[in-house]
Amino acid sequence: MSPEPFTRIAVVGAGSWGTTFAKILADSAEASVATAGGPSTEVRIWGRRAAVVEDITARHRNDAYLPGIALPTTLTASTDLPGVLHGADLVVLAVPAQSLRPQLPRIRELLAPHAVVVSLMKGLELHTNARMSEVITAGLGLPPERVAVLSGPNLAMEIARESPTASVVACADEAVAARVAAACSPPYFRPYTNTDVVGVEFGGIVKNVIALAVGICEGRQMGDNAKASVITRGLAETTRLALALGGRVETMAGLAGLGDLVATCSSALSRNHTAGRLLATGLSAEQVTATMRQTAEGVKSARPVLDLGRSLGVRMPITENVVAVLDGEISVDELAPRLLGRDLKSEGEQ
Ligand SMILES: NC(=O)c1ccc[n+]([C@@H]2O[C@H](COP(=O)([O-])OP(=O)(O)OC[C@H]3O[C@@H](n4cnc5c(N)ncnc54)[C@H](O)[C@@H]3O)[C@@H](O)[C@H]2O)c1
Ligand SMILES: O=P(O)(O)OC[C@H](O)CO
Repeated sequence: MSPEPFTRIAVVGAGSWGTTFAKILADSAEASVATAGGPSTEVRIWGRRAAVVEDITARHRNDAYLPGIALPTTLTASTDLPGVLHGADLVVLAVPAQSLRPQLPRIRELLAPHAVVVSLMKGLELHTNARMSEVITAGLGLPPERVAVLSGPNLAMEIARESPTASVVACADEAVAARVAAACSPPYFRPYTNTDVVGVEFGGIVKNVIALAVGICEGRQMGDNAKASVITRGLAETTRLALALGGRVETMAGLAGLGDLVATCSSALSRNHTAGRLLATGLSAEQVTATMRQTAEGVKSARPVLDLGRSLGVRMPITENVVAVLDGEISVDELAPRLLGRDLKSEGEQ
């Protein structure tokens, strides 16, 4: 039996991923009505900026974030949060990770009683070291079975162009993950399900930090061997952290682990990779953030990732040295000598 479809979906965040994911949901709804009939699903976006929501609703575009992309004509957007959340049985959150917590009390007041909430965010909260699903369950007072996360090799612009892509929906309740996956499966996007929420979230969080290091390698022209070495050893430290927190090794070898790491570290579309290349020019972390118009989560998540690893006794040398660059303690040219100059050890050593 197919999962019960959602009837009203609210996407909070009109940036590049929120808008692209709203397109996925609207295209998926249209495809399922065309093949199976039944009631159509309404997809609405909440955005902060009047010009962006007007562009989405009136012109079916979001040229501020997705230039040149035609959005589904059924998609609407508004700055009115109560209107967007009213009656929504699926609420998707796609704002920068560090801005999420203060927005939750208002969302909690407006949330429909049985709504499922999905996080698209790939960041770890500063000071609390909390994953986004933890911030959501606490802030909205929901059990983990009502909160899912979606993560994978998902560069928004490629998906907005309908390039074929796979992803993972994780939830403690596999039936909820399957219900969410069914809602986001247009012909160009294939979500798998998983119950390893910890592994799926940490894959998405730490790959952003590793992409900063790879961007630095690229910017300083260290060569392809250097980038492959950082990606591979980056996966090793991501896996150590995820396992220490209860994640599963198969998840780290899957789309939300290896898959996302490869996509982010190899693509010029990645904002974290771009931020690394900007750091390589000698800009400070603050200057990089000021230069970029979109969110590069790794810049703020690197410190909490390192703190969390240290609190668990997990060694994360790439993260540690990226934090040292971001904090201005070392120059980008000290990154490689510091990583290569450590004591030799067995590759499989934890
Ligand atoms: N863009 C991608 O390819 C992609 C893919 C997968 C996951 N993600 C993740 O999705 C999340 C959102 O990323 P994005 O790419 O949509 O970011 P973005 O920078 O493109 O857009 C962020 C959106 O949040 C809004 N926003 C910013 N600060 C806010 C605040 N304080 N309060 C409320 N709204 C605020 C912005 O106006 C914008 O609409 C991030 O965690 C990112 O890692 C992004
Ligand atoms: O542009 P980035 O670096 O935030 O990466 C986007 C997605 O997370 C890639 O899966």
